[in-house]
Amino acid sequence: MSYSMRRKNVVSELNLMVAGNSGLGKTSFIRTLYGTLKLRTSPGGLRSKASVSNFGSAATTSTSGNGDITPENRSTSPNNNSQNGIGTKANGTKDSAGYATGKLQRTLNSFEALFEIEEGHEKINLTLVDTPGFVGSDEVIDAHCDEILAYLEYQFDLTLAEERKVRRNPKATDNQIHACIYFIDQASHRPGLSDADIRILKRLGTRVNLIPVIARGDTLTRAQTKRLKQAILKDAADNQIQFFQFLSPKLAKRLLAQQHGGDPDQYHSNSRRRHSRNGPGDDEEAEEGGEDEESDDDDDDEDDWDPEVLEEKAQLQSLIPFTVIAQEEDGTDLRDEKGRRIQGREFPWGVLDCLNSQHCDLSGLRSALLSSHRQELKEITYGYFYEKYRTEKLLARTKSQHIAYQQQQQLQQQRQKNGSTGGVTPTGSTLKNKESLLSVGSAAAIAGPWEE
Ligand SMILES: Nc1nc2c(ncn2[C@@H]2O[C@H](COP(=O)(O)OP(=O)(O)OP(=O)(O)O)[C@@H](O)[C@H]2O)c(=O)[nH]1
Repeated sequence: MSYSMRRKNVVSELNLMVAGNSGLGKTSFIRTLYGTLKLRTSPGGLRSKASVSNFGSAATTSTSGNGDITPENRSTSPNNNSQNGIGTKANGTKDSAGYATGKLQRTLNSFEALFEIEEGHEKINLTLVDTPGFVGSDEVIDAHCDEILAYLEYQFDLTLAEERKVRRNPKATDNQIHACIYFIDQASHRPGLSDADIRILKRLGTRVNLIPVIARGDTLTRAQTKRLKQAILKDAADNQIQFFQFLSPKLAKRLLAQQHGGDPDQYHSNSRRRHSRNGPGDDEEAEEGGEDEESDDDDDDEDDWDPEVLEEKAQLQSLIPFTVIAQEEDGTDLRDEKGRRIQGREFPWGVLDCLNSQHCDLSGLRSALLSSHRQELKEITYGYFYEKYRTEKLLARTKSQHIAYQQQQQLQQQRQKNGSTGGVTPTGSTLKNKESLLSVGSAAAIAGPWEE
């Protein structure tokens, strides 16, 4: 059960991040999404988060001696003392609503826009993290990617700190980023992922669910879009980049084929394969074991799902990477031919509706993120990405303590050799840690000796 689910919090949290090259429409996407939200609070009454509201005082935030975050000193930003760090106010914007409606500017500092919304009768605290676009030399881009990774890991550290508390805060917020919507440039010289995209996606994909989108869908024809989508998926597969999967791609293909006249029972009998909700890569493992491999202890088998849910998942899977179109900059109220208000873009030849699924995939993506796959994104974030991070961190610490222990031993032997009486005795905890290194292998074994 996820951390967020264990907490008695009726309001669900969803934290999404946008990333990608500069000028592709990330901020415009946030603004378009904002226009579709049903806000629970007036813009003035929007909730705040540590990194935004306490930024001025956050420079004093301290960590414990071992570099961990102490629960009392939480901010959602790892770069508290940097005016350019993630979590700072961008472009002097005062608040989230202002960010989503004010003058569109280049994003120079990352910004967390916070909204209390209602979606399908559910209350959600939504955080949309806008990041500056990748631009510059490989070194600059890699450094920028480092910053984003540090931000993602910092959110995991916040959970780690909370979980170590004897008495946990039932109102602690879930700060983990549940998905990174990654913008791919459709105007690059060669269709598909650029070398920089590949480097960035490989790295970000170790810490967060990746949802790829093709920006500025209005500038592509149908045939161009199709070619581009195929090229992106091929580049991703060739480079072992795992995007979030709504359904195992093979099953999605089968389902869609079946919708077009195949055997209606086919996917039920063939779908006893593990779904990728256990984390990226698991689907591959399942495939290695045979396409129809069964997993008895997996509650989430695809064939347990309602056929309608399967169909929706197959549809979403077939849309990856999603094409998005953002509304026009000034947010002018546009109307379609029937006089209905729409969020769109106006051209000499007509009006384009961002939420019309004939025009782009934004509405499908929106409902997947905010509604149908919200919980799944959160579960994978906690159950896979956070667990992986926690294990890595504990292993690293165990290793460094083991090295320290060995050094102590050597020192002691050296002193004994030299006839010194002041030998160094390994502390109880060091011994304990050495034992734990030997028993590493399961999360429980790793966690044991370190729990405070
Ligand atoms: N035609 C078209 N233009 C778009 C679309 N989305 C955004 N734009 C335009 O692209 C320009 C850049 O948009 P931004 O939203 O600022 O892009 P960004 O990715 O946030 O850029 P950085 O802040 O530099 O990272 C603006 O002029 C937008 O109006 C789109 O879907 N179609």
